[in-house]
Amino acid sequence: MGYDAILELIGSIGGLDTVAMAAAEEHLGRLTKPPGSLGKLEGLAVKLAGITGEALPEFPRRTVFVMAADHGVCEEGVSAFPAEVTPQMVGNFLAGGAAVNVLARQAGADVVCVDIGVNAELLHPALMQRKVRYGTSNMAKGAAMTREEAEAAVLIGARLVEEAASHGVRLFVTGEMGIGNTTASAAMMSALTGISPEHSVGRGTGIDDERLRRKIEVVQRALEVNRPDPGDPLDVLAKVGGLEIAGLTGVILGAAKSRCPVVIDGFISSVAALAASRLAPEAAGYMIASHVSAEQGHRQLLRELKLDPMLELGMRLGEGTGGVLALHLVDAASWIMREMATFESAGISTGGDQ
Ligand SMILES: O=C(O)c1ccc[n+]([C@@H]2O[C@H](COP(=O)([O-])O)[C@@H](O)[C@H]2O)c1
Ligand SMILES: Cc1cc2nc[nH]c2cc1C
Repeated sequence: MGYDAILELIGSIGGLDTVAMAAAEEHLGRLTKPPGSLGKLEGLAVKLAGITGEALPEFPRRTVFVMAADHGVCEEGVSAFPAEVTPQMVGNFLAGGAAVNVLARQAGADVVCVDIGVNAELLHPALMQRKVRYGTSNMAKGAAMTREEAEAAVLIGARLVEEAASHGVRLFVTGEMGIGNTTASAAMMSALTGISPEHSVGRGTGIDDERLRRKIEVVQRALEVNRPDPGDPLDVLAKVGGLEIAGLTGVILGAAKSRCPVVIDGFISSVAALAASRLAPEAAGYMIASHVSAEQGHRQLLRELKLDPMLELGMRLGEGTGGVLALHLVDAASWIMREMATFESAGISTGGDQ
């Protein structure tokens, strides 16, 4: 059953490889630079070693999974855009014209678009058809989906990553598309952390003050109506989450199981990361925070995850755009480790206290 498979998935996630991390630290100490002078790139290099078990890993193949789904809560007027934009944007991803396609091409990443719960019949040879249902129900009136549906979505995400990893993809990025999903994400953040909706709810695609007030009320109502159990991430995903959020929780768990780094995009992806880390605390070690988005709540969410974002560009698009941009920095860390000269190889004197 779904839950047994999720327990197995969680149980298969191990800790970081401390031997590889020590080897990476030692290698960094030999490179032609003052100790620590490459700042966060050095921490990233050590983390990549711990994740992969290799002191000098490289990532020739990388994939961004763009999970798309719809949200019944849109009928409450919580987004600046109509729900039909979700399937329309799926068409744009498949045609290669969305921002994530452009930035992924630049970073050498494949974009895999997954219909995990879009409220439309979608047919395209390149679309991964994994629809669990045609969008969620309105969480302001009852559960967004059943626990079984949430479990199914988590397992779909995990299986997609495991399959890709078995074909040589060793670096993953989370991406999503779903009009209304910042409402579901804020509700999940409040449910999992106890942070009030005033602080978890933001403007999403760009709502005005009046809609923002309504959105906060909708999240409060969803939490009152559903009473999700903060100690049970699958209950939170099912009652106030979304199919793409559950799918990304699975992507993250699948990457951790496969000992691959997973670059976390914006607010929605970070909520999926929080659910993943609550299900499997060791999964947190496999996450790389790409950027802090402009969505209210994201910074606090990253703090909760104990993740230090690499970029702050005022972006709030989602799709995986911040994630694929950060691939350039993952590459920077990996190239530094593999290509820089050492003091010994370059014949350069080390510092006085060495
Ligand atoms: O990634 C983010 O931080 C982010 C912040 C705001 C909006 N989004 C994107 O905008 C959509 C959700 O916004 P909304 O207003 O419909 O809830 C969804 O498709 C997300 O990909 C994404
Ligand atoms: C156009 C558009 C593109 C998006 N990409 C992710 N969320 C989105 C929301 C809108 C409205």
